[in-house]
Amino acid sequence: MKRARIIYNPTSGRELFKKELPEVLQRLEQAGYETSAHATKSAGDAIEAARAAVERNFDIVIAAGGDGTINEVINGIAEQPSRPKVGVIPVGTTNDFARALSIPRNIHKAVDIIIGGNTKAIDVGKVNNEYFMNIAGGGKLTELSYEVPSRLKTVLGQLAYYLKGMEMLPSLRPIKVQIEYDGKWFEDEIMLFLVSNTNSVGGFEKLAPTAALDDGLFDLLILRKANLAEFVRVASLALRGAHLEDDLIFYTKANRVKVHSNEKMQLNIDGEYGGLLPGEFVNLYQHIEYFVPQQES
Ligand SMILES: Nc1ncnc2c1ncn2[C@@H]1O[C@H](COP(=O)(O)OP(=O)(O)OP(=O)(O)O)[C@@H](O)[C@H]1O
Repeated sequence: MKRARIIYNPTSGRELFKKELPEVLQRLEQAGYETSAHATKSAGDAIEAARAAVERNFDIVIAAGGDGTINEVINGIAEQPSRPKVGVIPVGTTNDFARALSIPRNIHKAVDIIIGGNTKAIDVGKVNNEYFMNIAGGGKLTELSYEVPSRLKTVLGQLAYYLKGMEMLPSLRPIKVQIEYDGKWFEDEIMLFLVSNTNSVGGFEKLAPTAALDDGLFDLLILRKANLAEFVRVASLALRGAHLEDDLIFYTKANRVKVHSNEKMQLNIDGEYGGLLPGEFVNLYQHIEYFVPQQES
């Protein structure tokens, strides 16, 4: 019999998962998985739990939570030479990654996908010593995702970022960076850069419209130095996915990206604070296999 380990965040989203757990366990058992569950106790616990699940040779690991929980599970698994398949049950406030995989927010429909057994190998991003599934970046504006409280994100969605962004605009200033991407160079004053594996970030559904999850490449998106009016113009273009042609945008694909600056710049990794520059980003080609709906394969 195959073995499955569920790692769930009991505080995620509206805390609905716990109530469904007995039924989820029963359904996985019926589908042929001997299944056990671990409730995370604090930040970072899902990394340890995922690491332990790999050591204990579980065939699959199921992350139930929001993007934060999935990110931690991936950080526990990605560094291992032999990696279990990963199931995702999106019960968080932000579920950008599940959306990118077309996994529905309904708990039992997400379980159906795992039981269905269809998998797809997907790229994993690595920056310095951390892994990410969605996006990493730097610049004042990328701090938005942890400045916007998750309750506000749930209620207001895109608008929450917009309002917070407006509040931050006066404090935005360009930073001179040197970026090496696949042996080529970019040097300029920029407002922000994004290194993206998926196409949707914090309500901007079309930020990196051509990003593919399994091509071994990041989409590198840079916003050059901009004044307030230019900034507002590019932001409104970005909401429609029409920003790539703008002169203030630099957009390319790359497997490796190194970012350096003489000034201080914070990194943001999957929506959380990720230390300071320099950052060395590597795209790990089809590094983890996820359960996805049939049409996604
Ligand atoms: N028992 C716990 N108590 C408090 N925090 C926890 C616990 N377990 C995990 N966490 C932390 O909660 C963070 C957010 O979790 P997750 O992404 O699953 O939920 P969320 O509802 O989408 O939250 P948010 O949108 O605020 O990130 C995780 O990154 C993790 O570090």
